[in-house]
Amino acid sequence: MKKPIQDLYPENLAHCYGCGKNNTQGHQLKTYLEGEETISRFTPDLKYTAIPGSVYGGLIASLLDCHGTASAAAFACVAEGISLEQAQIPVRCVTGNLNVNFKAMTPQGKELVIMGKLKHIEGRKITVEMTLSADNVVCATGEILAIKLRE
Ligand SMILES: CCCCCCCCCCCCCC(=O)SCCNC(=O)CCNC(=O)[C@H](O)C(C)(C)COP(=O)(O)OP(=O)(O)OC[C@H]1O[C@@H](n2cnc3c(N)ncnc32)[C@H](O)[C@@H]1OP(=O)(O)O
Repeated sequence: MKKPIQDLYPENLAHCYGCGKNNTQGHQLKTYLEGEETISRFTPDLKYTAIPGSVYGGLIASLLDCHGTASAAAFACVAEGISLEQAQIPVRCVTGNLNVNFKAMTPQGKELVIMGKLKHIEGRKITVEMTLSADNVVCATGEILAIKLRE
C-alpha cells in the first residue's frame, strides 16, 4: 500500500505539530501523491471553531502549510527521480512563504479535502498551488514557497 509522504520523512525531522508522525499531540496530517496532484483529508473537531459552525482560519492555514511542504517534497522527489516506494526519502522541505485566501466559511463537521499542484521548481525553491474544499466547495486557496533543506 502506498505510504503518505509524511511517513517517509527522516525520523529526526518527523515531529512537526501539523504533520509529524512522531508528534502524538499534533494533527498528523497525511498527504498522498495521486498522479500529478497531492491530496490530504482532515476532519477538524469542534475545538477548531471560529464563528460557531465554521472552522478556525489558523487551522486552515496550518493544513495548507503541512500539505504544501509534503507536496513540495513529493514533487521534488519526482523531479529528481527519487522513488516514493521506499522506507525514507532524503528530502525535507520547510515553509519560506505561505499565502492563504479565505474564499468561504469552512463548515464544521465535514471532511476537508486539500489538493496540491506543482507550480514550479527552481533549485531548492518549490512552489505549490493548493485548494481546501468541503463538500466539493472550495473554501480556501493557498500558495506555498517551500525550500528544500540542505542535506
Ligand atoms: C527550519 C529548519 C529546521 C529543520 C526542521 C525540519 C522539520 C520541519 C518541518 C516543518 C514542516 C511544516 C512547515 C513549517 O511549519 S516549517 C516552519 C516555518 N519555517 C521556517 O521556520 C523556515 C525558517 N527559514 C529557514 O530556516 C531558512 O531561511 C531556509 C531553510 C528556508 C532557507 O535557508 P537556507 O540557508 O537553506 O537557504 P537560502 O537562504 O540560501 O535560500 C535558498 C533560496 O530560497 C530563497 N528563500 C529562502 N527563504 C525565502 C522566503 N521566505 N521567501 C522567498 N524566498 C526565500 C532564497 O532567496 C534562496 O533563493 P535563491 O537565491 O537560491 O534563488
